[in-house]
Amino acid sequence: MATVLSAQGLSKEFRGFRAVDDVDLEVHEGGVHALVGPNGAGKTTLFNLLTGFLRPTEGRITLGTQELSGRPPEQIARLGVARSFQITSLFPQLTAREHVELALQGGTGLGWRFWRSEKQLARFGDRAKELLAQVRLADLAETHAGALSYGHKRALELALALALDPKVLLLDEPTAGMGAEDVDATVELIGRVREGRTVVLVEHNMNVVASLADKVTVLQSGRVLAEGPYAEIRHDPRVIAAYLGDADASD
Ligand SMILES: Nc1ncnc2c1ncn2[C@@H]1O[C@H](COP(=O)(O)OP(=O)(O)OP(=O)(O)O)[C@@H](O)[C@H]1O
Repeated sequence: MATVLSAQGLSKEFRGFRAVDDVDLEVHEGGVHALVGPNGAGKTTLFNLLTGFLRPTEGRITLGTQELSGRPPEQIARLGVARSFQITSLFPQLTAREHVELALQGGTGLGWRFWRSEKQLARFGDRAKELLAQVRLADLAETHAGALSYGHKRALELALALALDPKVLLLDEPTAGMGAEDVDATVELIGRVREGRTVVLVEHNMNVVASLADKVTVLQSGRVLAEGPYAEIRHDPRVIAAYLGDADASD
């Protein structure tokens, strides 16, 4: 299987502390790749390195033949590696449709320009509707983001990331804070939007990992502890030991 996104010898130090320590990663094209590990393992730091929100202390990140390390997040997004937005970046007074239209016209979703006229935005209307339908928000297109439920806000974030039509979609704990019903809906949603693209997700919920991931990388203390299909790594004694005493293991 072809590798689309990769990291070699990737490290990130915070004042001498190695949060990510010499990590090699190969993300296969068209797959769902989960990053898991106990609390403090370095998952979020690795995620932030891959999307340019942090600069590596050492190592390289490549997308196909393109070097990503050292580039700013908006450039990385434009090259095809997009992350789902955080709820905090939604604007309560804008509708779901307006959010998606702005993300479409921004190209990167990061450099949103509010001075564009209604008319200019309207040309993105059809595509915005399609994207909202993909994340099952068609009926809530005209609802203000502030009035959406938590699960619907997360679905809107996903639509904003999809607006960039990324080659690689990165999802940071897509089911965090959700009840069982929303978790099931989110798994179904990710299963659908993964078609034709590659997904990397940080996820604590092992049922979600089991349902979605083709490949799992287990991190511990910033290093890769184990890697492989979920069915294999779940029986790996090193992985079981790493999770012992960690509340997330019982998810
Ligand atoms: N900006 C920072 N400055 C200093 N230390 C940091 C910083 N960011 C993360 N760390 C440390 O790096 C380590 C890895 O953190 P990280 O958030 O990447 O882990 P994680 O696997 O995502 O954990 P969790 O599952 O709890 O979210 C932790 O010990 C954390 O305290």
